[in-house]
Amino acid sequence: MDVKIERMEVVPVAGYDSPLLNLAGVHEPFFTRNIVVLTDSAGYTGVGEVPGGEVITKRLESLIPLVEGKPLGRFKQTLLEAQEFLSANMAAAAAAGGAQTAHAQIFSKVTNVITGIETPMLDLLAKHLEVPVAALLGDGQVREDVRFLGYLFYVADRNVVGGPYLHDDDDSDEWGRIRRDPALTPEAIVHQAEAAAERFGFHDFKLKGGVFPAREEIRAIRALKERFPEARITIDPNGAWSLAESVEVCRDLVGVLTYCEDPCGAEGRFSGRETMAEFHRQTGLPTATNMIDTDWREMKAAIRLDSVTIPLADPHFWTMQGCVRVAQLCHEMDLTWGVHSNNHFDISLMMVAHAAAAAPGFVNACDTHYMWQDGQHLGKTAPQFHDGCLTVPRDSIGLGIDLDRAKLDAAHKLYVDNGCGTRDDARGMNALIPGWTYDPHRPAMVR
Ligand SMILES: O=C([O-])C(=O)C[C@H](O)[C@@H](O)C(=O)[O-]
Ligand SMILES: [Mg+2]
Repeated sequence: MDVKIERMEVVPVAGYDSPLLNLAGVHEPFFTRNIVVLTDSAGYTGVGEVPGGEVITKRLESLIPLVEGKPLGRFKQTLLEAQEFLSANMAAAAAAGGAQTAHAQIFSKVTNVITGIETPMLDLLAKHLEVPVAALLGDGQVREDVRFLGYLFYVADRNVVGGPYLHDDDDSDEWGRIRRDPALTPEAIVHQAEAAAERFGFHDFKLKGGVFPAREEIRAIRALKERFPEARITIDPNGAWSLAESVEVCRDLVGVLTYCEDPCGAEGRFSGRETMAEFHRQTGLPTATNMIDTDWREMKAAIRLDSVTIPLADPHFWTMQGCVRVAQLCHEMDLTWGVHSNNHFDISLMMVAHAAAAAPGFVNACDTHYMWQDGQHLGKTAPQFHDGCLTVPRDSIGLGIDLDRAKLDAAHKLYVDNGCGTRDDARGMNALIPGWTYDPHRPAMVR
């Protein structure tokens, strides 16, 4: 294939968010992402999306000279060279004395910049071969319909938090009307689930915990199960609970919770993988994580200890090809695959859909924050959920995103005009609880 990558653009962008609560605090009015656009010598464009923040922007930019001019067909070689380049720079940064120099700041943080170039290269290749990206992953595409879950959050009152939160922007249905409003009770969480299910067709739900005391959050879980008895339901307090408390509140929840995500973390002499293994044994509940099983070394330890039933292999930190390798391993080793998410645009949504379309065997409904961002897509058309699923047709081509340059420019302008950068959920919390600081062992609203 005589096609070269001619141009690599890195575009930091922002979109609107609601004041969603979590262990780290409250989401700011804007979430940020980095978009990578590659243009090849045949005139095709490929796109990718990774988390936001200046460090990631700079690391992606550092790869431009390495990526531009490379033959598209040698994309695996290009990925290896990028990996080597980043590793060498990280080693140099560490030798230079940690985070003291600008160079060290750019290269000391481990982020999956590789996914940022891998995805648009896969998109380009898939376009040339006239196949979906899923067909290039793992052993190829194994399903067309990819199931997603409704990711429910407690929502703070934007008038108390303050800041330019979007509101009254969508009167088209109940989800549009409520998604910017406070939701602080089990009843409000159930109402969120009902409204999201009505718009997107979700059958499964996840509640972001780590906000109120564990018992209070379990009340919301029980209310959800009562309202949606067939739903697969999980809760994720991001490791905020102690092992003893996790076991106490979850011990009778087999049949209510389908699995539990990161209930507890490292404690005294015991690692998070050890406490999660104890939780799993004592409650009989399957465990999911995006915190203690995030690379192959952690995976080995988690498997030895039987800490994790469901590794949430987010392509943004496992790479597209890597997260499907995780899915293959799960399939062979009696684990089941799932995905973690952060706030994102439609490009990331399609990345997850294609990875899941190539994940063999049973897969858990994929996490997505997209319901909070629905309407802010960067492609020319909005992704359409049917019955809680996105469809990746076997005869589709590429990632399925026809980039809308005007929308990309507007999202970049939003980023620049609002001085956006790295996520900081602690900032708004001080309006809710003066003097608030992050504590990994205390729910955000418990001080
Ligand atoms: O599963 C998770 O841990 C997440 O979804 C992480 C996110 O950062 C979530 O906590 C959030 O958006 O606040
Ligand atoms: Mg999680």
